[in-house]
Amino acid sequence: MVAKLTLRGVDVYKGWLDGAAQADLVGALREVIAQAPLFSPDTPYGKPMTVRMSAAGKYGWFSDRRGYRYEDRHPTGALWPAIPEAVLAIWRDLVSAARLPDCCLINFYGEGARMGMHQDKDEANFDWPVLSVSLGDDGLFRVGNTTRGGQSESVWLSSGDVVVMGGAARLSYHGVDRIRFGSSSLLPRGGRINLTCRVVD
Ligand SMILES: O=C(O)CCC(=O)C(=O)O
Ligand SMILES: [Fe+2]
Repeated sequence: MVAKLTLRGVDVYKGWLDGAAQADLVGALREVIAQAPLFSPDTPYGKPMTVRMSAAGKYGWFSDRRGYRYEDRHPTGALWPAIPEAVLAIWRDLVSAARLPDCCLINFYGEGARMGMHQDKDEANFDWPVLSVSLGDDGLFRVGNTTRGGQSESVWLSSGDVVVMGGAARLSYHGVDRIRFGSSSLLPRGGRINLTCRVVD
């Protein structure tokens, strides 16, 4: 059953994808990862991120000593695979059928991985929301403010939950403090996948 809650302006659709839809999505993502393997980007400060990443679509998000940016090719030089239809369907239902995302970032959180508080602000136009899908182990998602610091609220995101950050919350700081490794049986070796879809151009 889907239950919608709003956390500091961020919409959270708990249970948006049922078990069969989650399994389908994992199957489609396996094909993407086979063509565009996960890698660990370096932060601009030189430390590798604990989250492993890949992407699908026109652009992939990338980071190294030169900074954060979108790239039109995987580090191997290959074009990014197309965004799976099952991902686009979620975007059409919750964001827009008229404008599809340019990038579907794939984040993989293994045991101990986390993502520090940040804004998604490498896109040209912040009028389009950011949509993200959680699969596998639970992740503790934290939402703050449009400036760094201050109060924040957290919610555990479970497999099948979808988050939409739009309107005033489009530029809110957010992050993932920890995952409950092994809490889901969707991925045979555990871990959490998060898909983040964005309009880039
Ligand atoms: O893993 C998540 O739920 C959030 C990911 C995220 O904020 C990002 O990739 O920018
Ligand atoms: Fe983000």
